Amino acid sequence: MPLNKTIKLQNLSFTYPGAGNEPVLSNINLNIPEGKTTAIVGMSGSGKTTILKLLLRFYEPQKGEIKIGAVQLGQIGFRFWRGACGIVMQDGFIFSDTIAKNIAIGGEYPDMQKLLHSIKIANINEFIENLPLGLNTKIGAEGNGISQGQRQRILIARAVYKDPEYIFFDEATNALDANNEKVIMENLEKFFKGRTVVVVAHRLSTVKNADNIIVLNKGSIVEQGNHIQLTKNKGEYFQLVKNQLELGN
Ligand SMILES: Nc1ncnc2c1ncn2[C@@H]1O[C@H](COP(=O)(O)OP(=O)(O)OP(=O)(O)O)[C@@H](O)[C@H]1O
Repeated sequence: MPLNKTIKLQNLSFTYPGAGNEPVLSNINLNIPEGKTTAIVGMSGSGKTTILKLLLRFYEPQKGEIKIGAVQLGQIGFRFWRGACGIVMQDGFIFSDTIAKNIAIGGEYPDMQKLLHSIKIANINEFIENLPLGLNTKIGAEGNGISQGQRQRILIARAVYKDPEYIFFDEATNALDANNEKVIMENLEKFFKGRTVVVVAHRLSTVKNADNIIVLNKGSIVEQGNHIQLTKNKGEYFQLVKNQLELGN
């Protein structure tokens, strides 16, 4: 891994493969500084998830570059890169296995201390403790049904357990009630410290503490800054969040 961990997107444009597709991202220039939290906001379809998918190398950009420090992302081994990333995407997968194995992916014997820490940060400890089999409860295709919010919290616990350098969250808490979300965001704030984090979210409470907020509109960056600056600007960010501001979120 390069010493300098800042992610740089330079003149990045992207069109999904297939005839007739319009560019989804046009000429994106963006710095995602090492050790900071960067939030991406914008209307539905503006390209937020696509940026994450490019950072995670689901796709290769047709134009422009993604660099980690001075190194092209494409030159870092795929498995090595993914190994350094904690990911919660909207279609994150739950395996047909125990809760413990769903959180501590890969290892034969989960580290109990780390496991308990992860479920606490993801605020799912109470739910798990109330199950007769606790962490050994089977979930997934052949196991117990879980709600969308429980699923999201298990995916968050998985990312925390991994203890990664990079974190990519795409609407990781959108299925949670406001109280649960507040607790998790407060816990995550500590966990995010010193890591390089990108969060995509519509909820103001999720983005307002980010060091930098990127506003996307139809595949272009139209504004960036922190919550206070952007609220003062009364530009696109303000338009996006003003209903939530009035509600006092
Ligand atoms: N696999 C795909 N093939 C073709 N077009 C796609 C594909 N995935 C997304 N798109 C298009 O790319 C554009 C950006 O999608 P993206 O998911 O990045 O938006 P978003 O800002 O994350 O939206 P949302 O807030 O609704 O999740 C949309 O117009 C979408 O229809």
